[in-house]
Amino acid sequence: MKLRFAPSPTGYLHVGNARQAVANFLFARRHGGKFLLRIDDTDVARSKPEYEDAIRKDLAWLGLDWDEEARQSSRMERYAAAIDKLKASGRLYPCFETEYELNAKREMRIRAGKAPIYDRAMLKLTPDQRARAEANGKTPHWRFKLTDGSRKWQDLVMDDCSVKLTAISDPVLIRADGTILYTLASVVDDLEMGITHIVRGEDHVTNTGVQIDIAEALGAKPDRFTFAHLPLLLDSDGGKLSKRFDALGLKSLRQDGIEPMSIVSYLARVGTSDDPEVMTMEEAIAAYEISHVSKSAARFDMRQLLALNRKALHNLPFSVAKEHLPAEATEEFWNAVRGNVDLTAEIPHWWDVTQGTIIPPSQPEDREFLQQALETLPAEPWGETTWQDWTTALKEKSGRKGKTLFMPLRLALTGEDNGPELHVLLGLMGHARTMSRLQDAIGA
Ligand SMILES: Nc1ncnc2c1ncn2[C@@H]1O[C@H](COP(=O)(O)OP(=O)(O)OP(=O)(O)O)[C@@H](O)[C@H]1O
Repeated sequence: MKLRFAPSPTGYLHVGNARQAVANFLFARRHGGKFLLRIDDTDVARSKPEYEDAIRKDLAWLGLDWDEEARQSSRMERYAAAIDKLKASGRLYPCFETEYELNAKREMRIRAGKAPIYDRAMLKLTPDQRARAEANGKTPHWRFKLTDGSRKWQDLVMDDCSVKLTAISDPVLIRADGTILYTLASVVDDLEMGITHIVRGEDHVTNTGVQIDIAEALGAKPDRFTFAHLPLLLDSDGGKLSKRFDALGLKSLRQDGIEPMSIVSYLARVGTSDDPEVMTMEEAIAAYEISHVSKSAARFDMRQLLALNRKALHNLPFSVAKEHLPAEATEEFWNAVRGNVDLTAEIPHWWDVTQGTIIPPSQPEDREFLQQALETLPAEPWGETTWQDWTTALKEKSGRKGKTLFMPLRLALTGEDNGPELHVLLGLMGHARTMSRLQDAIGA
């Protein structure tokens, strides 16, 4: 078994693309198969090395390691051999229409109430006419002659699929400038690289009908590939994601402080019948069932991802969390805050709370209470019972209890109305900082 993730390096990966990468990777690993990364860079004008590097970086960050890597731009001689074969069997035919002529034909068909598909006029070209066109300096583009029928397959997600080839224009496989199209390159690669399962977005369903037809014309058996088309992932408003707008890009999620396993766990489960939960990679592989993927489009839900990320951070051991922490941070600090951050980007705030400075909110109505807090603050040395001793004394002095006792303290000491346990924070803050926080709050 061998699967591939085949992005075009025309932008940064977004969560939609990543969903496919995750599905291919987990499915391959679950069944002991190989996972190939193929850079589909036939679109020379839009492909850029910086995007290619970013794709590798994003996949490596997610932990989706690949066994092999290939790039379409370095396989031109393989495509040339396939082109020769298709020309020899008469399945690839030259077309001399200009873009302008094709548009005019399309409009005429629409006006006549016909489907705007290519009329195959160039199939009727005589050798003489062809020679004349070439003598006039015209270079053809080449179309693949589709078979007259439907292509059917049993999809692992969409179940019974059928593409009516008679309702589609014969696809152009070679442009007039000689560049070849992804439609051909992808089939040649999938065949020659021994791909067994093609898992990709629903946007490729029609393509699949065409590609099965091309694969057969190149000598493949009809059931050579098993397909799975996963519905597209939409943004929270139901809009399309695009590589070009950096919408929900992996790069920005990484910069925001989302843990890679939160994303993998989320993408393994979004749009499936299984509930999202934080998993290790081993757990995600063992639990992956492609048949649980739903047929309808899924929406990306940031709140769900953040909830998973919160759990992932909560479980992150200090040794791994270290890379997100200030150099001087201790395990005690991490243990105190890890249950209270959705994003690693929030960690510096808690570092400032325990080791740096904060701006306390003004609490004029609690000034007297905070003064009492300052007066009852136990002197050093501090120990296990300091928090208990302090709040018991403060309770007696102020007559307050519960929220009215704890909330003004929390606000004065941390600047936030929720967060890690105060008794833990107190130990990390120390006597001098606690005292000056209370003084600042009283003066604020
Ligand atoms: N919103 C999406 N949800 C799920 N899968 C997607 C989404 N958009 C693209 N894909 C899938 O991502 C994989 C990589 O495709 P590709 O690199 O062509 O991405 P793309 O975003 O469609 O690119 P482009 O914007 O350049 O057309 C394909 O399997 C494609 O079907």
